[in-house]
Formats: sequence, C-alpha cells, structure tokens
Amino acid sequence: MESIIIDTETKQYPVYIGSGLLEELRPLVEKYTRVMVITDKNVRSLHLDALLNHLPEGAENCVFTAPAGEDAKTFEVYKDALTFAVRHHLDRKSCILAFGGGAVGDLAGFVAATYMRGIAFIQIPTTILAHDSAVGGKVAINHPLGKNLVGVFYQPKFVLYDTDFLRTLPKVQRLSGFAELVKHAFISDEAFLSELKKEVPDGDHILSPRLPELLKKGIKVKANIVQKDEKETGVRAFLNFGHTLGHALEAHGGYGAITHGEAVMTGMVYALMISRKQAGLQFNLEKFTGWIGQLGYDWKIPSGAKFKEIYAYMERDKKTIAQKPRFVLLKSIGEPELAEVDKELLRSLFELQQKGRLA
Ligand SMILES: NC(=O)c1ccc[n+]([C@@H]2O[C@H](COP(=O)([O-])OP(=O)(O)OC[C@H]3O[C@@H](n4cnc5c(N)ncnc54)[C@H](O)[C@@H]3O)[C@@H](O)[C@H]2O)c1
Ligand SMILES: O=C(O)C(=O)C[C@@H](O)[C@H](O)[C@H](O)COP(=O)(O)O
Ligand SMILES: [Zn+2]
Repeated sequence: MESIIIDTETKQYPVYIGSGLLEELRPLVEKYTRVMVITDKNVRSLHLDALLNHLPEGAENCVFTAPAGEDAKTFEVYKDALTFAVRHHLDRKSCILAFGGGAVGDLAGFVAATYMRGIAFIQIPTTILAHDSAVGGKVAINHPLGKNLVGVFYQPKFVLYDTDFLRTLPKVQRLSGFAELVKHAFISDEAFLSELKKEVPDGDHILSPRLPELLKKGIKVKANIVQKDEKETGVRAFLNFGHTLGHALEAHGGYGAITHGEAVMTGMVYALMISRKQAGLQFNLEKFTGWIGQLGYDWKIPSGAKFKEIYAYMERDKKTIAQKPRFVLLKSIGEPELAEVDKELLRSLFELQQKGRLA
C-alpha cells in the first residue's frame, strides 16, 4: 500500500492512501480485543456495510453513531460515546476507529485519548477535508464559546484513506475540503497554488482523477510541519491560516451553519487582505476571489456578523496571547508568519469584506 509516513516526536505512523484500500484493513485490526467504530448517521447509511465487511466478525455490535457534522463535537455526544465504550467492555487493548469526516475524527480521537487515559486510535477518513483532519493528531470537541477549545494532541496508529469514499460527497462538502487544500498551497508553495487553479477551474472539477495526487501533496505539506512542531509551539500555527476569523464565524453562526472549509476560505481572504496591508504581500486578490467565486465559494463575511461579537471569539482563539489575537499572515506565497494586527485595521477590513469589497 502506498503510504506517507508521519514522523512526530511522540509517534511515527503511516497514512495509507489510494483506491480500494479497505480490502487491506482486516489484518491491521485483528490484534485488538475489540474495535469500536465511531461514525455519523450519513456515513453509516452510505458506507458502514462496506467497512463491516472488512472488520472481524461481531464488529457490527460495536458501532457508535454520532449526529452528522458539528453536532458530533459536543460534550453530550462525547459523554455518550464514553458510556458506549464502557458498556461494550472496551479495554486497554481495544481500539477506537473513526469512520467519517473531520467531525467524527475529532470526536473519536478525543474519546480514544481520554478513555482509560488513552487507547489505540485508527482513522478511516471519508471526506476531502480529512486529508487535513485525519493527520497530525489534533483531536477536540467544541465549547459554545469557541471552536475546538477542549482537546488534546493524540496521534492515530495509522490512517487508511480510501479515496473511493469521496465519490459520494455532496458539492458543499467537496468545497469545504478543497479549502484546506488551498490553505496547504498558500502556506507552502506558489506552484502548488497554480496547479490547483489549473486542475480545478470550477466546482465540478474538484472530484477529478488528479484529486488523490493533490491530496497527497496537501498531506505532505502538513506532515512536514507536524514533524517539526507536533504540539504547536511554533510553526504548526501556520496550519491555522484563515482559521482565526474562520473559527470565529463558525462559532458565532452556531456550529454547522457554515462548513469549516467555507469559513476558512472566508478567513483566508481576510488574512490575505491583512497580509497585503501589513506583511508586504504582493498578490492579485481580485483574480483569486474571481477563481474561488467560480468554484462556488461565497467569501463575503455573513451580513449578520457584527465585528464586536466576532472579535470576542477571535480573542478566545488558541493562538491569542494576553487577549491579543494573532493571525497567520503571508509575506509571500509559501512564507507565512504569525503576527498581532491592529484592532482598527481588523475592523475596517472586516467591514469591507462584509460588503464584498477587497483592500
Ligand atoms: N483535527 C484537525 O487537524 C482538523 C483539521 C481540519 C478540520 N478539522 C475539523 O474537521 C471538521 C470538518 O471536517 P469534515 O468536513 O470532514 O467534517 P464532517 O465530519 O462534519 O463531514 C462533513 C459532512 O459530510 C458527510 N460525509 C462524510 N463523508 C461522506 C461521504 N463519503 N459521502 C457523503 N457524505 C459524507 C458527513 O456526514 C457530514 O455531514 C470540523 O469540525 C473541523 O474543525 C480538524
Ligand atoms: O493541524 C493543525 O494544526 C491545524 O491547524 C489544522 C486546521 O485545519 C484544523 O482546522 C484544526 O482543527 C485547527 O486547530 P485549532 O487548534 O485552531 O483548533
Ligand atoms: Zn481547518
């Protein structure tokens, strides 16, 4: 199986990626006393039977089904999943298998990391977005006051990314996942960004035969960063490009009102404007927003969002120090930095972007 090795301070593990990989699963999980699958209701109805065909007998009795989307990342669902694990006699030689997108992965990883102080964790991602979320070991649930505020760093034993699952993704989820690929390009390499523009001229081209290759590139960008800084004491924060505003919009709108990727795309446009003003970035943002508009993104800040309320969420972002929000900016494509930004600049750019204008 083709794999990309993730080599962190605490663990080294493979991300197997390609078509038809589910066939290879059974021998990888046979050593566990029990496999608890955590999935969501959409993935369950579309793909659970296929997964169960490749798990040891009896696995169908140990499937926890979370609500779809951000509703999976709540304290209540987290507690229900733990209760399920206790009632199903999971022990320290059992494992938790995340089967779904990033929401399921984040929930399942946090359950695995905390049940009996940590049992084995496996990721079988089913979304484009999960080329990001399944790799690197950030697992968390949301707090009403902020995205992913409750979580840990906990690496999986392996990631098995069977790209056949991506075929059933609705358009809105393809767009959501593609935003993280664009992020990986921005923080790494102008040629990667040009390649994405060329390969994906509009929303109908995201699911192209080239997608697995693009996902591998994205994973390698992430692997390279996580390898240097597993616990985000430095460069890992660059993976948060677009997320300071993005997470605030998600929390403010009520988790799930906009997808993570849409929010991050809006946040990247905001960060690019700030970068042009304060980091010396030379970049044709008008052309870029033309392209993403063609793809189907609405990069305007939602009209109902008030700067004061959004700023309060940004103040609680995990990159904030002493109540001063910090943003990932670009000096040039592939050259990120972390910086404080003057509140009045943030306000004026926010108001412009809300009107659909750029600076
Ligand atoms: N841990 C990390 O490093 C990291 C990185 C990026 C994002 N995230 C988190 O990931 C989440 C977003 O990830 P996501 O978009 O994959 O989330 P998701 O799990 O919410 O999936 C999105 C939707 O797609 C559906 N779905 C999943 N697979 C499908 C398939 N193959 N076919 C049809 N429908 C399918 C799901 O049921 C859900 O409704 C957010 O909570 C975000 O904060 C985490
Ligand atoms: O892996 C990382 O590091 C990231 O920042 C990846 C992000 O795409 C992802 O959304 C992550 O969950 C954000 O982390 P957070 O620490 O800002 O909650
Ligand atoms: Zn993200």
